[in-house]
Amino acid sequence: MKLKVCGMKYNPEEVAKLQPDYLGFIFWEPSTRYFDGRVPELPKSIKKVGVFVDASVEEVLEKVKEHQLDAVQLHGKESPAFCMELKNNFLSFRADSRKKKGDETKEVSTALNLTSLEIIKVFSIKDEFDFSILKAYETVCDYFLFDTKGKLPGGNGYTFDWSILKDYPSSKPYFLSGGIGLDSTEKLEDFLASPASQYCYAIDVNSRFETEPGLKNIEALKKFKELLIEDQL
Ligand SMILES: O=C(O)c1ccccc1N[C@@H]1O[C@H](COP(=O)(O)O)[C@@H](O)[C@H]1O
Repeated sequence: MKLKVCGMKYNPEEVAKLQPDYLGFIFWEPSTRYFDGRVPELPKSIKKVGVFVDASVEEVLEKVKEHQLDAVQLHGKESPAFCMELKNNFLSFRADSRKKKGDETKEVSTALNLTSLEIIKVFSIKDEFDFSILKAYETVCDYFLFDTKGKLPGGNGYTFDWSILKDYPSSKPYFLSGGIGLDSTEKLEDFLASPASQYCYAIDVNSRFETEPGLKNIEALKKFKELLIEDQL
């Protein structure tokens, strides 16, 4: 099971030492975890994810280029057409960068490292969820992410009833998110042993592992990761 730690702001380097698979940076200004610094150099094994809420394709690609992001998490009402436009624009932007190889400008040489961009589309769940809306996104994104619907677009800190995923009609791998904390491990164990989790690809954690917004609790994360591995969650 993969692990994504989201909402990096104050201590991403320390979190990176725990070797999660994904580290998320929130590029939605109203968030208390809004990241306005420079994403640090990270080990290649850790994918850098930018989290966006209804940003434009241009804004997203600007951040992808600036921070060499490996993935984008679309946490708003982005349509399938938006996801497709983003993917196509990324591909042509990368092709342009390659054509310009040899050009010594910093901007171009930075862009040359970009190989692919994973698109993670978020869906927020309360008590019910109409799984038929996923169909239109099947071909235009790489992963789905299921979060809990709340006052904010994300980072609400509440879990939803994961058993709803027994009706998951797709085979696209998904991230399980929303309010997961150290106290969720028993529930997680049960969920991951159930058929509903067949396509669960990663566990995504955020606010329940913080001492303040954006400051991750390293000891708690370490414990959680150990439990994930030990229990082969
Ligand atoms: O955390 C935020 O502030 C945030 C703001 C806007 C969009 C997404 C945000 N966080 C994402 O929310 C989920 C669940 O977080 P939590 O475990 O409930 O705190 C996670 O994927 C974060 O990326």
